[in-house]
Order: sequence, then C-alpha cells, then structure tokens
Amino acid sequence: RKSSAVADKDLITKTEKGAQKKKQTKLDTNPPKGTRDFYPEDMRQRTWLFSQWRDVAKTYGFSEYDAPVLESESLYTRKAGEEVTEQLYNFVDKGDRAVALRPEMTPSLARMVMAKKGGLNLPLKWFSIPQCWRYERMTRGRRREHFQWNMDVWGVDGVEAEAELLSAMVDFFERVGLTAQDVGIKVNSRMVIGEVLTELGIPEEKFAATCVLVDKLEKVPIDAIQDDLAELGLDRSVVEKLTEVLTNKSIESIASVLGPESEAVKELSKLMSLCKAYGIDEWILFDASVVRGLAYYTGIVFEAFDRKGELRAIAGGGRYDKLLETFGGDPTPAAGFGFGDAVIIELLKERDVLPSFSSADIDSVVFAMKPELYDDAIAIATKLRKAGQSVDVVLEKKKTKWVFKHADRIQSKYVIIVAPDEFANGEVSVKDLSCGEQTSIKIEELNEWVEKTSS
Ligand SMILES: CC(=O)Nc1cnc2ccccc2c1
Repeated sequence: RKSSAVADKDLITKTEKGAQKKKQTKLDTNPPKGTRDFYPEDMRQRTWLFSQWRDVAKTYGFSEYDAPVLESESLYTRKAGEEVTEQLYNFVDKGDRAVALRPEMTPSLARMVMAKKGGLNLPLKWFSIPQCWRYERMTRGRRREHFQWNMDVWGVDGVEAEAELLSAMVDFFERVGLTAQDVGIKVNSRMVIGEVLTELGIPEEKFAATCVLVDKLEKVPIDAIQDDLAELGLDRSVVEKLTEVLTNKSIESIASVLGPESEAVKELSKLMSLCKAYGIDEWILFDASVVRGLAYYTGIVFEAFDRKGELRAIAGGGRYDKLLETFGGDPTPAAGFGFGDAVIIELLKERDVLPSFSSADIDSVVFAMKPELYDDAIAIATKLRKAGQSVDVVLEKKKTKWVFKHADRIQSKYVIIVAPDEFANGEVSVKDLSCGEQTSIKIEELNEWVEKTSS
C-alpha cells in the first residue's frame, strides 16, 4: 500500500485529470489569420463606406455586378512576377480542380464579358465591391483579405474613359470630406516606358514584366531585383535610362525626351485637358514614375496617394486593352480602378473626418410596465414600426430603471412606456431621451407623433 500522502497526491491528480477530461478544449475564438470579424459597430462603418462607393457609382451611371469569390486558378497564372499572383490563395478542391480565392476582380469581370461575347451593348460601366484574398506569409502580419471597390469602363478606347474614372474617384474623396490638399492622384502612361524600351530595342513582350519590375524598383533597392532585370535582358544602361525618364515630373519634360510626336505625350495632354473640364485638375499631377504593379495595364495608369503621410496608395487603376486577348477573347478596350477598404479608413481617421458609428440609430424602445400589458406593448410597437420607426421591444420583464439605462446605452431617441393607468386612458407615456422630458400621448395620435418627430 502507498503511504497516505502519496495516495492523496495520486487522488488529486486523478480528479484533476477527470476534470480536464470533462472540460471541452476551449475554441480559439479568433478569425483565421489575416482576416477580420465585423461586429455591429465595425459593420456600420463598413456599410457607410460601401454606401458612399455605391452612391458615386450610381451618380456616374455605373451598374453593379458580382462574381464568385472562388475562381479557377487559371485566371491568375500570369507570369510577370506580380505580388497578387505570387500570393495566390489557391488550393485543389475535392473535385481535383485548381481553384483560388480571387486576389482581384478584373479577371472575373473579363471572364464575364467574354462569356457574353458580342451579346453585351458596349460601353459597359460596371462596378462591384468584392472581398479579395491573398496568401501572404504572416511574417509581415499584413491582412489576407480586403474589400475593393472596382469601377470599370469597357469598350471605350479614348482617355475619356480614364477621365470619367478619375472624376468618380475625386467625387468619392469630396463626399467623405477629403480635399486636394489631403489627397493627390498621380497620372502617367505606360506608353512612356513603352516608347523608351522600343527606342532601346527591348521587344514588346517584355514590357509588362519590365513595368512590374520598375514598380518594385519604387519600393526596393535595385540590387534586390538585379537578377530579375538581367533575366529580362535589361542591362544597367537600360535601367539607368528608364530611371532617368521616370524622374521627369512634367509632361513638357517628357515631351522633350520622347519627342513631340509621342503618342504617350498626346494622350497624357488630352487627359489633363479633360481633367480641367471636370474641374478636378487640382487633384491631378503627372508623375512619370507611376507604373502600378499589375502586368496587364497598357496605357494610362494612376494612383491616389495621401499627400501628407507615408500611407501606401489609397487606390489605383489604368487602361488594360489587352486583357481579353490574353484570355483568348476579342480585342476590347478597357479601363478601371480598384479602391481598397483599409487605407482609406486609416486616412479618414487621421484626418478626423470619419463619422461615429457607435449607435444603431433606434427611434424608440417600447416597454410593458406590467407583463399583462405585453401584448398591448407589441401592438403599439407594430403601429410605430408601420409608421416607419425603428423600434427595440423590451422582450422580458424588466424594471423601469433597467429600461432607461438600456435605452440610453443604445442611444434610442425615445422610450415608450405602456403603463396601467395611462393605458386605461388610451395613452402611453413617452420619454424624450434628448431632454429627459416625459409626456403622455394618445395611442390613436401615435402616427401624428411619429410624423412630427421624424420631420
Ligand atoms: C492594406 C490592405 O489591407 N491591403 C490588402 C489586404 N488584403 C489584400 C488581399 C488581396 C489583394 C490585396 C490585398 C491588399
């Protein structure tokens, strides 16, 4: 027999184990790495942002579309070293299909246009607010999903399309309280690089990958991509010539480099004059170093940036006339932009122009003072709801003190109390939480009361 001390110890550990066995292992309540939950307050903020985006799209005559978040991986297997394709959130499904969570919306849009072939009346002005995904090693702790407002014009080959898109982008910034002093939009054309590379004898099929590298050059020192450049056959002299051209800060100086007949100069000049016609030229600046990181841009490119901070690009876009052909479709001109939900919210917070979303905008809390009045209380709540009010019904037996505290917490405008004496007189008691005043209202005059208080 073991000594009692040892026996007791064993007994304790046994009961502990027993306890552990019975207790469920605690669920990890965090959402998957790099993703966010939207609690009601977060959701009110997101809904507000999306409704600003939707209002602009409607004002510009754009129609909303959508596509599955899951696409065939083949939509994104471009070989140009882009971040969005290197960080594809892809997997093989149970049907042995190579699929991916979309990293961007434009390829889905191209697939949808191609599916309809000639059946669509061009021009298309379509918008969407898809959640887009990337699989990034969490070393950088960056998000793996975001919502991105997409606006695209298909079937217009003139820079009139880009000018509309820039105007829509500015309209959004103005709606949310930002000015041309807060935000600028850098504009360039990839034809600038195209004309330089052609002059230097670089073949056309290397343009896209060169642009992606030049875009990376903005963020990393040159020796970080030296071998990529070498792989593309871009020797030092080419890179030097390119970087020299890209430091040009005016269309005039670019014109002196590319010559007066340059197509790039012509389209940039035309775009700038259209921006003047829209009255948005104070937002726009030419910057030859802007190339954007997506391989499929072919002409004008642009990106909105925070003039006062280090925030990354707020939004970006450009012309992508060849995308449908890369999918085997007919040549169709297209231009568009993408606008992420994260950077803009940070900027609005910094500029202190983000509205508060703490309350759920409830008009009235309805409360039966006695349980036997509950049926009458929900009849009154229904009357108020049909009159257009948002009503929170107290669903359980509660003390008046709790109800007032609850109404205050949810920032309701009124509390409607169904109490025995008043009810016997065909009245309810209404407390106005903005001033604390309590009055009696005749039940058959509630509709007028709603009218009066909602005007
Ligand atoms: C600032 C931010 O969240 N960016 C972000 C977050 N998630 C993404 C997911 C896919 C593609 C680009 C993405 C970009």
